[in-house]
Amino acid sequence: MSDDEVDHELLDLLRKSLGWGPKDPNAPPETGVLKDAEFIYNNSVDVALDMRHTKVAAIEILKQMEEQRYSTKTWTEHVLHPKAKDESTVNFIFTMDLLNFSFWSEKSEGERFAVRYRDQRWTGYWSLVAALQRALDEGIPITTPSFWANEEECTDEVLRNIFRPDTEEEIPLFEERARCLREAGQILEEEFDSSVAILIDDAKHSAARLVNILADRFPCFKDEGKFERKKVRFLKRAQIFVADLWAAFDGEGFGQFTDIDKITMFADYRVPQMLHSLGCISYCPPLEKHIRELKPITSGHSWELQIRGCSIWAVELIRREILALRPNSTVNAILIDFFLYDLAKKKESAGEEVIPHHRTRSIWY
Ligand SMILES: Nc1nc2c(c(CN[C@H]3C=C[C@H](O)[C@@H]3O)cn2[C@@H]2O[C@H](COP(=O)(O)O)[C@@H](O)[C@H]2O)c(=O)[nH]1
Repeated sequence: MSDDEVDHELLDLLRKSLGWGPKDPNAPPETGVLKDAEFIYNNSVDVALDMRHTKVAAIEILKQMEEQRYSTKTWTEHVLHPKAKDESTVNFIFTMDLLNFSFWSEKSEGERFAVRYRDQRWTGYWSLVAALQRALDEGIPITTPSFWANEEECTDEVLRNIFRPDTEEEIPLFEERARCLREAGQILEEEFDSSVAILIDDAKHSAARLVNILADRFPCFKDEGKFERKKVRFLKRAQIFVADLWAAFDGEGFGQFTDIDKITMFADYRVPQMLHSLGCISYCPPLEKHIRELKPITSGHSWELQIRGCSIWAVELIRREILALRPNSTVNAILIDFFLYDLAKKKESAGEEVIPHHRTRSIWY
């Protein structure tokens, strides 16, 4: 072997061990969300995490998840979630997670926006799922991307009928929802042959790559902010889209991802409320007062970014605690998050007293 070859080989070895040199184009990328959440946590002064409560919460969550045999299968067991393991469910989930935001209302339970479907009144996230199922029952192709881009067929009037309320209050941010659908329909038509399945195929079974494609190609999924002069990414609806696919398809077919554990908690307004009532996160007195007085927090405000970032980090710490207790556990941030959302809804319907959720009106969550 000549001196020259020895140098190249040595150099390559050194590069690889130091993580230098050309990135393998096929290696799954990173979304950056968890790193940004840690940065926010390390620089938050108005939101704090409590390690003792986080440990206790991890033990309790693990116990309840094991008792309930909580798994991806729980997703399909929800009465309104689609059951078919085919492209119709892919399209349903994409439509749902395009619009999965901002259902909260200041009106009473009886007056807030609600959808009547199968003789029940559905509110919050479930009002969206019910409206989509009702539209499909009525023969409206609301989960078909080419329909959204068709101005003659998908008019505001048709959309208002799809989201027609069982109360006086219309669905929050109706115009923004119509815009999200039409914009996504346009982009899918131009770049993915109007097919969500093609969009998913482009990610080559990488959850992180699919999240990044959504954030890069669809402005309405580009959920980020600026904290301490640094761009921070939350990508909540892009991430919950991947998580819903993974859960609905039980980790196979359209839901098969090699790096699913890179998906973080979804920084919405419901799970932070649950983390607070578990004592995992706490707010400085001015922020707590602001939240308890139901005052709005502007999208992008430092308080909002701290609540979202610290919540993502709190679930990461709960995940690490659970893994320390059960090294072989398949529990990840998605299942912990889904569990906490469902727990929040159980406590809400049981009328349990919890701190109000923060009031930020936006299309991001
Ligand atoms: N972090 C997180 N946020 C979630 C969900 C879900 C529903 N996921 C279903 C799928 C699997 C699970 O088992 C759930 O059954 C909705 N949301 C968000 O909450 C808000 C709606 O709240 P409310 O108005 O009270 O319904 C809104 O921002 C919505 O985007 C979740 O799982 N995690």
